[in-house]
Amino acid sequence: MLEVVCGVIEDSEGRFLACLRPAGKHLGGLWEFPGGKIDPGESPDAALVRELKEELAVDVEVGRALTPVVWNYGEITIRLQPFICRIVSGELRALEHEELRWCAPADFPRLPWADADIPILREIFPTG
Ligand SMILES: Nc1nc2c([nH]c(=O)n2[C@H]2C[C@H](O)[C@@H](COP(=O)(O)OP(=O)(O)OP(=O)(O)O)O2)c(=O)[nH]1
Repeated sequence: MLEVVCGVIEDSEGRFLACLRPAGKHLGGLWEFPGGKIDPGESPDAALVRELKEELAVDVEVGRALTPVVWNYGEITIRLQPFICRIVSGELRALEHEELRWCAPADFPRLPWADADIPILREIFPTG
């Protein structure tokens, strides 16, 4: 089982950050919450802070944990641990994604998401 952490980042206008995985990577061309694999011995919070700095060039404060999702993609099974978080410093840059997009809740279902993220979307936007 691959342990993965991701950040649900909200801005001051109530929009959330969606990130497009680049073509060529696993699940390329699908949208995700930014994050990545937890290193051995690393806490989920520390992994999230590290990954968001590497991928987006920002420092975040990690907040509330959402419900973890276990998803079997056939070739791999992941356990995805989502956390609400907030940018505390830095200017957003797409260092590893094809595109970054701030979305209103209504825009989320229109994007093609990685399958493991669908339960997370349902949890944060229950009516969507
Ligand atoms: N980061 C992230 N990965 C996700 C999400 N949903 C989902 O199915 N995944 C999958 C895609 C990958 O198979 C795995 C995480 O891999 P990753 O490529 O983001 O991890 P990483 O940055 O540490 O990887 P790498 O490029 O260093 O190899 O989890 C999500 O919302 N965020």
